[in-house]
Amino acid sequence: MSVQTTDTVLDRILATKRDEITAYRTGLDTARLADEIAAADTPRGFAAALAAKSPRAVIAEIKKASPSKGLIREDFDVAWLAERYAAGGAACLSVLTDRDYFQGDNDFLAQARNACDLPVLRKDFMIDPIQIDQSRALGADCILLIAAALSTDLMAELAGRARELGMDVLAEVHTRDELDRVLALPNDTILGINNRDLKTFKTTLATSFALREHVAPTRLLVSESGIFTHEDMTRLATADFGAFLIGESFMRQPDPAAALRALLGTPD
Ligand SMILES: O=C(O)c1ccccc1NCC(=O)[C@H](O)[C@H](O)COP(=O)(O)O
Repeated sequence: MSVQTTDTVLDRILATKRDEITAYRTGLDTARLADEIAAADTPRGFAAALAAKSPRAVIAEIKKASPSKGLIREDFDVAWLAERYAAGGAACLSVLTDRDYFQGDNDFLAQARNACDLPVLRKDFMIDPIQIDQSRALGADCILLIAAALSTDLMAELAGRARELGMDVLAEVHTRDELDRVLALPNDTILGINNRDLKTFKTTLATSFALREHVAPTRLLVSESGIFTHEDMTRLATADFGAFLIGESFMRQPDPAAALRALLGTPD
């Protein structure tokens, strides 16, 4: 009897990422990478920037396309988007660098960071310590760890390397089990609850509300994905979420600064 397995999109993304890492390691000049890390701009404090703008801290995402929505924004000038997000009052930026599934690019990170003073999250699928070094060399201030993609030990190793390099860590969970594993990481880990189920792509803010109950009220929490309106943000803020990671909602508006102000409820 044959055993049937159904690959999820996350499985496919991770398989592609493993191939990418193999290719990257094959051509890698480790001395050059070390030089690039040494020459990279000092990390901007991502967690500190969130804390400073909490309880309405927005991580504004630069996201051209996604596996669930296809092309989101055709007119895509990374530096202009970063500048508009900064003008609109974002606390931090998130930049998708994955090429195959999000039409991102590693170069987008420096383009965004050089256009403003905000700290920047490298939004990608981290599964190997070499990606953490690469992220710092690219100028990242924070890296993302997706609990659904990582064992607890590997998560701790990647988080440890990021902290050694001076970057902050955003660890993202979608289930109670993932939350318990992330809560075992050091307390300076930024905790994100992703409203998107990475297997089905469905988003519901109910995920944030349900998992929030299992985290100390004093801890800064980020609610991620599927946030579209001022009312969404207000409901989450009432449940003590202090930060919000938002992409599609802003990317679909002509001016991301105006979209961000409308979501924050701040006048022009
Ligand atoms: O956005 C997707 O379709 C997606 C699919 C598979 C893995 C990750 C995915 N998104 C990454 C994100 O976490 C979001 O870009 C981010 O939270 C912003 O979400 P949204 O505001 O809904 O664009």
